[in-house]
Amino acid sequence: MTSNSSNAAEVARLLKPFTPWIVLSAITGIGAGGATVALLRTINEVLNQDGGMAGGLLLTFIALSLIALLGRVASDVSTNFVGQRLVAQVRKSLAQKILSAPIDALERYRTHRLMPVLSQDVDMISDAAFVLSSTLISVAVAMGCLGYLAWLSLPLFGLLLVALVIGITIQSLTQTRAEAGFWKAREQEDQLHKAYRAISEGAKELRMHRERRTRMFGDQIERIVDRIRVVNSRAINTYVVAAAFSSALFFLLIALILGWAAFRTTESAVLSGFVLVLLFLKGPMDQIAGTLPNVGRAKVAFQRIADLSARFATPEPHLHLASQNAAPVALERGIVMRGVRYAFESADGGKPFVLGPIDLDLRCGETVFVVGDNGSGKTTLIKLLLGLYAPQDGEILRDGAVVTPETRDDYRQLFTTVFSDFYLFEDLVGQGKDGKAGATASLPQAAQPYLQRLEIAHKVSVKDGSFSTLDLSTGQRKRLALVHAYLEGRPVLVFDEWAADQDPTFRHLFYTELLPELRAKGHLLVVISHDDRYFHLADRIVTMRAGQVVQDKGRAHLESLAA
Ligand SMILES: Nc1ncnc2c1ncn2[C@@H]1O[C@H](COP(=O)(O)OP(=O)(O)OP(=O)(O)O)[C@@H](O)[C@H]1O
Repeated sequence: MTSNSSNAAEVARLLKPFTPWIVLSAITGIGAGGATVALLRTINEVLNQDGGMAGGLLLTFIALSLIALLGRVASDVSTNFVGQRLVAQVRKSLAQKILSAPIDALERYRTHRLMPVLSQDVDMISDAAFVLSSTLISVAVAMGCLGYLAWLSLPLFGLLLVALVIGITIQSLTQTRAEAGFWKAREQEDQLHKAYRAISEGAKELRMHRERRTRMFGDQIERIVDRIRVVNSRAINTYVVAAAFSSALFFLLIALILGWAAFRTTESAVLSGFVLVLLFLKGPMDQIAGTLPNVGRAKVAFQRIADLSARFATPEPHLHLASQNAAPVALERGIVMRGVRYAFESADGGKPFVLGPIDLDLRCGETVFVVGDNGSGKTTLIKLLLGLYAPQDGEILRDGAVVTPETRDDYRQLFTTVFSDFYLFEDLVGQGKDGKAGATASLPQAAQPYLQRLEIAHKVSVKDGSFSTLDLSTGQRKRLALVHAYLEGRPVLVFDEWAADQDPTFRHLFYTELLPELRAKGHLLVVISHDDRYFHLADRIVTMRAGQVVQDKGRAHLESLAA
């Protein structure tokens, strides 16, 4: 959790670019507040003189009404301008942080915690931004009213001050208590999101298992939802009681002021002015009190956003988010891993998995199978090879040049990967002639032969730079991912158990035709596989065990084995 002072610093940093608008909003808001107070003063004057309102007083009244109206509109518009831009900036900055956060940091921050921050917390800030302008005007009006009352009578203002101190103390105690409740509720909401993911992604499994389904609803969703309901209700009720008490305090104060007049001679203009302004003041005060729950929630939301920002505060350097002319992606000789080591952070004090040190020399035009038991470190090795994890020791060399944090993103552009838990994007992004990434017009024609070759042309086509459908079987979706790989035409292709979901015929086609064709085109192929029937087709087999390369068999040896 981040501290209040660092939150304030973060808010100040976010607001800095909008200083002129904030100043405009403050000046016009104060103008509107001042004009409203002057209107009240005029009304009080008219009430305490004979002849009603006419001539100059009427003109003054109309002028003040116009100032109050225009000031309010200008202040509202500029505060909304700032509020909405602020929310947009928070949204963009969070997306940028996630896009440029190191992959291992993202893997540690679980999705069920990430999504509520991106949606719910940002929405909460947006809601608060909506009511911000009217609240600020209410504050300006209230301050003006208080100034006018102090000018009318200092002793009566003293009485009002005592009531105000009592009211503010009650409200701030309420605020602290309610905020603690909102924190608890927000923590529960992360758990709720996790449960929602489980019931959507595990829908089939839950349908098949009555006891698990009942437990999922009763022990998880129902329990969490009820806890959130109770905590939120308690927090809101605290506000309701505080608001009712403050409202009663107003009338008590009016009674005290009228009572004061019974003992001390008080001018009737002062007395009516006080009562008139106090009754008017109740509106803005109620409005301010009404936004306090929003403020409390927005504070919690902001702290969650600041916490997420802090976790991803160290982006990968030189990670380009703007489209640019990329250098041609080429690999002349190959990639070398030299003494590469990577250890996961230990969870719950357990022994963490350590990969390496690994020495591996991968050459262009080679087909390398990476094999080994489950959990032996094959995927972790691939993530290091791809530059997704930075080696904690050792180095990776591209054509003899060490891959540094500055060159790592360029290095990654050498690869096309189909992970075992791959994400299939609908749109196709090709390389334009200038090397610039973008949806190119020639993609539908380019994709067609591959779709036919992979026997999915009857299901999918390319329209407007996107696949027409992703409603396919798991094996077909993986074939579609392979179309991406073909179209990208990058020098190194990495497949993490690609063939696992394919039927035997297609699996055979993949190992005996598709891979050799890609190899013949000069691609370096790195294939994680458990299909030992096809191991003889590799140039090399790298065997992993407990995070170490325990064997690196070359093609000559494999051919002698096959013979
Ligand atoms: N994000 C992570 N945090 C902590 N430990 C991890 C993480 N990812 C993987 N591991 C651990 O690293 C070890 C190696 O995992 P890896 O996925 O590399 O194995 P694998 O050889 O690809 O296995 P499989 O054949 O089952 O896909 C496992 O013991 C796993 O628990």
